[in-house]
Amino acid sequence: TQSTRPQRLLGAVQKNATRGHPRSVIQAIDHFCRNKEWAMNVGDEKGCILDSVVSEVSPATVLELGTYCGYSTVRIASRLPPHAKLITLEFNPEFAVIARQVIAWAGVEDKVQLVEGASGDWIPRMKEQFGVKTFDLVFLDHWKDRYLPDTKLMEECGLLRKGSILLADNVICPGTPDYLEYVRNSPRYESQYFKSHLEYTKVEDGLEKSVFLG
Ligand SMILES: O=C(NCCCCCn1ccnc1)c1cc(-c2ccc(F)cc2)cc(O)c1O
Ligand SMILES: [Mg+2]
Repeated sequence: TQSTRPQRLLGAVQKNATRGHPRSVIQAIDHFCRNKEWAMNVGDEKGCILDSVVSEVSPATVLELGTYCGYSTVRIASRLPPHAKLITLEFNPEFAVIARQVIAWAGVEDKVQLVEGASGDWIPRMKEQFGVKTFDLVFLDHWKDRYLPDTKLMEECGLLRKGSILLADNVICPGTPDYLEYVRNSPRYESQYFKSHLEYTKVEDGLEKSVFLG
């Protein structure tokens, strides 16, 4: 039977990356996606912007919406301070199966909790289920039409505090117009656009970094 792209991406990691070395896992995925098959990881160019935000925030609690194969999960987890926790939500069980193995291969599983299901269902349960008070950093990379409703839901659930950082992928391509309009015009956010390119291409894309002002 035919393998799926996530399965082939995992194969490239297991073949070319060294267990326990997150950087080699990232390099193996980027090489696979540049030379074999494009895949919707945040990629190496936007990934460097993600890295700098993670290092700057040095978050104790991170929420990632949209795990896919775990590429950005590994990038973030490998830069977290000790005892910091990353909760990553994935709706697609097939992606989750692959991501768990990529995360394990990188050796960052102790910092990561992968939760399967819909963000709209899980966000209201974060406090009771995972003992989370607020998130220091949220990386939005799931369905583009869920960025805005899930941001409003996080506000309503008291999961954001003064200074919480939202970092959103794909605000140009595929695009998240309603989310961009909201964070750029709401008095409750201070937003900044980081111009870049769609992973592994020359197409414009970028990350939007928004600070919740409380
Ligand atoms: O759709 C994307 N991501 C969500 C995947 C499903 C999330 C499921 N989920 C997880 C939790 N809750 C729901 C995405 C797409 C593209 C893209 C760009 C150009 C193109 F021609 C084709 C595709 C680039 C990305 O960087 C992306 O992130
Ligand atoms: Mg993305």
